[in-house]
Amino acid sequence: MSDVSRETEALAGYAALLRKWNPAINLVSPTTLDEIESRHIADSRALVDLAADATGSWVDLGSGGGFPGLVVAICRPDLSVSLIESDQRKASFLRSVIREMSLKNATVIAKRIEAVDRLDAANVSARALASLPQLMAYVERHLNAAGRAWLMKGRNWQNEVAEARRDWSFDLKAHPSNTDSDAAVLEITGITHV
Ligand SMILES: C[S@@+](CC[C@H](N)C(=O)[O-])C[C@H]1O[C@@H](n2cnc3c(N)ncnc32)[C@H](O)[C@@H]1O
Repeated sequence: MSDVSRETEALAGYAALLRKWNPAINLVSPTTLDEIESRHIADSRALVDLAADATGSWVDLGSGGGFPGLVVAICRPDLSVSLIESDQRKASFLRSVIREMSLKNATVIAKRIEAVDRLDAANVSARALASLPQLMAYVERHLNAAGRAWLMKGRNWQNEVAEARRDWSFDLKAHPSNTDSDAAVLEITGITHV
């Protein structure tokens, strides 16, 4: 099987598991259930393309139902992906997807981000988790000094960047979203507390 068809099949299998479990666990908002492929997976897949040259370890903060962390794990079997999710039912869901899909490169850490020992990761991602000033503290805890953060942000991202700069110094590349003209992936490096 080619890499492309393996990936397509795996993403379809993941979407089916989300639809099966969503009524019980509320992994994505029920109003966006029809948009699993066109929004949740597409946004996460776009991040995979942006981060094409990423290597080594990847930590996804507040993974919920697995966006973007499980999509990264599916599309990049060469990366070692850790999913931090403190809600035990969501963490169980993530573990069962990993088991059912035999994802050898993914593990779940079912704890609060701030209670997990520093992971020293090469890459850290987050989507729909917290405002940027709060996220910077989470990211700084788990990203290594040369690492890159990939933060998926909605329409208020410019204001959040201005607010975060009051407490943090960092380099930023903003990648506008293809699916939502107000959204962007913020690629952040060189984080230090000012
Ligand atoms: C709004 S959901 C977003 C989930 C996913 N990233 C997405 O885009 O669909 C935020 C998730 O982060 C988790 N979370 C929030 N604060 C956390 C913390 N301090 N440590 C670990 N997980 C946290 C919540 O349990 C929830 O599942």
